[in-house]
Amino acid sequence: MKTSIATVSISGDLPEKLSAIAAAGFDGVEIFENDFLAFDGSPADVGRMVRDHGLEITLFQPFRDFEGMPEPQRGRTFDRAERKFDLMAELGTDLMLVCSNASPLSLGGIDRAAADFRELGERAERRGMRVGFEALAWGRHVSDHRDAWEIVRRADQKNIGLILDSFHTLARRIDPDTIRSIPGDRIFIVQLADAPLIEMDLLYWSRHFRNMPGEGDLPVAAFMRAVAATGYSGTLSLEIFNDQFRGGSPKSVSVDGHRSLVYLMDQVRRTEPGVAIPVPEMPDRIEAQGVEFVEFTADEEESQELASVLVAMGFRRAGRHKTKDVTLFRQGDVNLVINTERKGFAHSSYLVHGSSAYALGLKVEDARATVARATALGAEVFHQAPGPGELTIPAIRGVGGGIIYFIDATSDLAKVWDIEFEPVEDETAGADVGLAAVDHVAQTMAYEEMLSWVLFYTAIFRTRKTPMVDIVDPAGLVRSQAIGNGDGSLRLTLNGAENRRTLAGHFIAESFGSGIQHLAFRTNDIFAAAAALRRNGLEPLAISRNSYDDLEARFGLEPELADRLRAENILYDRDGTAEYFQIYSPMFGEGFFFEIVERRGGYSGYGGPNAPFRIAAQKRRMRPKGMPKV
Ligand SMILES: O=C(O)c1ccc(O)c(O)c1
Ligand SMILES: [Mg+2]
Repeated sequence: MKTSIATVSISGDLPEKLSAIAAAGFDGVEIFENDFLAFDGSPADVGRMVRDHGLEITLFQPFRDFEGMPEPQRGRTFDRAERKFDLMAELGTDLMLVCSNASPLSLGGIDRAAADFRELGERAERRGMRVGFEALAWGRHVSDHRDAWEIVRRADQKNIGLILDSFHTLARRIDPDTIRSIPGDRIFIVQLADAPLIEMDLLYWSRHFRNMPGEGDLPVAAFMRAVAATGYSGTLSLEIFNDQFRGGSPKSVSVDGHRSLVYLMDQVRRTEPGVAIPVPEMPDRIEAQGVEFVEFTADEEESQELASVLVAMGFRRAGRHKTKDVTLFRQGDVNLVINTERKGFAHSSYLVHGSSAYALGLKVEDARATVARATALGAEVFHQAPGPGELTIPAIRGVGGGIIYFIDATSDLAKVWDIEFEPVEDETAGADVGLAAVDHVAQTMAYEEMLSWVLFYTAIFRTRKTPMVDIVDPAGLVRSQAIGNGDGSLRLTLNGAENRRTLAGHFIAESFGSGIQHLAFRTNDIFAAAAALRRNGLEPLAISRNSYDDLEARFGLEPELADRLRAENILYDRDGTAEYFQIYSPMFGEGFFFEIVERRGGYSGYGGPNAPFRIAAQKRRMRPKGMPKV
């Protein structure tokens, strides 16, 4: 399998694009004609530059409005094609894409189109060129790969083949299994793209909203399985028209693209037995079984503040690290660690981001296998030399440069708390609040980063993503998407801020990058939790009285329940008969906070409709400079 990406998929000028594409590990590039036209150099220069990057030109495209033209336009299309063959010879590529005719002048008729391709094939053969025909989803007469294939078949020229593009097939909801009957050696190249499901004009959707396989909602894996079943073994080329990618970082978009292809081929290898897929062996997607711990880095003063909030939330000091300034707080199955070391990665994180939840420990079946899969998918392994008596906990880098550690039950890792920590008796502990486990971890990032992290998590872990929802902050929109496993033991929410005036945007700006902005704990009795918080002296975030009137009206709440919610500042959501209760802590530092939730009847959301009430309440408490101390 050779990998390739079209130059249109990323930002920058041609040299920048080529460097990023080569660095991400691709074998080749599709030269999109506009990128070539905008470049001030000869075709031979471009060809040389591509090869100097260790890349090959997999395709030159697009050649438009070719088949089915009446005269005199028909004659001119052949002259045009000959000119492009000259250019391709200089570039050093032999494959050109003809996309189906969108011109109102074109006449249609499958034999007419086949005759045009027969003549083009004869010309291409004389020039040592090959031509592939792609059905654009909005082609005037040809908009389905089955028709494009029939035209190619009838043209009966060995230099004329088919080009498949997952977007055009899947956007029209054409069953990808119809590809299985096409001979693989008649497919000249396969272009891949995904897209979010949005109802809109096909052309506009294609030119602005495509994204990497796995980042959208189209069944690209089923498409690719069908392609693999034909015996096709040529290049897989990403062709992603996306407004955000055009303005984004060429490096990270290229890295995501390469990851998406490796992940896609890994899925195909597992689901299409008998088809040889040359993709590196790696463990299957990892079943994450929940959050084992969250680690904070903080200075002395802020660690005291954080500890007092934790104590008021019912945590007790359970352990002190044997050799480091690290304290373990525990309640139910929740382990929180505060690290105030003056060296090592925790301290570097502190220096860059300030006090923050910089590391996440996930429970998995096999920690080493998890790192192996993540590495095969291009994640960065994290390693810090262990101190005396410390375990080496397998880890990778995650959102905002933070760490994701992996703890499994089959090795010593499960005993990390006993091995690395001395137990302590905590006299200052308040009443237990009944927090049983981490419910979800919310990571805040710039909106442009969201697709990358969705792909990262879903490619490594056996998780699914929910549709993206909009959260309205008075200062702008925050997009939110959740990632979770089958039994709800792992739930991550990704929040993408579009500007810095939103609460999420403020958090990113003030903590110098993306990261964990809030942690939610699960309780089985929200009212008991509220009462215990009160006894411990923790005042929850005060929610506006108007919100309760709205909740009451929206759900037709019993006045008694509404009064209890109001009295305890508990927010409420309902989905069918499933219910959700939420209490928020005050904010800490530059916008970090805790949440306590109760899920009843299998509620699987995150109280999205309540987010504006929460944000408004938090913004009221924000001091003009910085945040209130708790
Ligand atoms: O949007 C287009 O015109 C266009 C051009 C060439 C392609 O390969 C394609 O998939 C779309
Ligand atoms: Mg295409």
